[in-house]
Amino acid sequence: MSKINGKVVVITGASSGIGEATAKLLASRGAHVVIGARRVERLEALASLIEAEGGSVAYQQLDVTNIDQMQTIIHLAQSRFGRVDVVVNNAGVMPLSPLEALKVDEWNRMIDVNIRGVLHGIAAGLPVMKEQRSGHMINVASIGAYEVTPTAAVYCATKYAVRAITEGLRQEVGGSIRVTLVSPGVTESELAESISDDEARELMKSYRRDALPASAIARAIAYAIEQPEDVDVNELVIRPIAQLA
Ligand SMILES: NC(=O)c1ccc[n+]([C@@H]2O[C@H](COP(=O)([O-])OP(=O)(O)OC[C@H]3O[C@@H](n4cnc5c(N)ncnc54)[C@H](O)[C@@H]3O)[C@@H](O)[C@H]2O)c1
Repeated sequence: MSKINGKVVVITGASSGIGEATAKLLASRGAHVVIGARRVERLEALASLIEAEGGSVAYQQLDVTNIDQMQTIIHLAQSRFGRVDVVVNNAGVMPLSPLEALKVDEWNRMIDVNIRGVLHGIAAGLPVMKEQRSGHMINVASIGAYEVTPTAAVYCATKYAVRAITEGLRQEVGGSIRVTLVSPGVTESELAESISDDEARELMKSYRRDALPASAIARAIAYAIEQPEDVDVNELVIRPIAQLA
């Protein structure tokens, strides 16, 4: 039986893309998935689909920039399923643009969702994991956490930050709590649809020719969760061969 079976997994940004694919995959392997995102009608539809396939799911509207809402979804996982084994801090935004054209509200949104959102997931989930003396914090960064690409300076800065936060967390709690950084290359999702800048849109179109399916990132997340207790998967970088430098 899969080691994922019976685990209680909270997933942020689960209404589309990588989060949705992860929720479906983990539920199909017996996890209790607790899904959060802002678009509640999408969550409802995903929860119905998972239940129709015999999966176990709870959902709640969630804006990761709001620490209270993050705490509420952690409490939902505890009250419905008794514990929190894994938190997948996945929600992210990517309004790409050259720095001089990037708007103040766009960089603020990236900092709020991509950095503060992950910090809120840690702040809400870590005390529960510490009390349980076990848990697994999985933060979704990007290959942009390792290299900066044109029009993506602030997006990459937020992902470098997620990488630093994840590494710091591992130094502080690793050993009792597992900590994994998952860094996808360009992946098929709705993320690119938020790009209004022409230059960034053209660049993204060229990258997307080699895009990974969201299910590939979901499998990487499942791989990290299902490792035996004595195997830590610290960092996973997932990119198609065509995206290798
Ligand atoms: N698609 C890619 O090419 C790619 C590559 C590397 C990393 N990533 C990262 O993967 C993660 C998932 O992105 P995706 O590709 O599935 O894109 P996506 O747009 O399909 O999914 C992002 C999800 O986050 C949600 N979200 C945004 N702001 C939120 C908020 N304030 N509160 C709660 N949820 C919020 C969105 O509604 C959506 O469900 C992101 O962190 C992204 O940066 C994506």
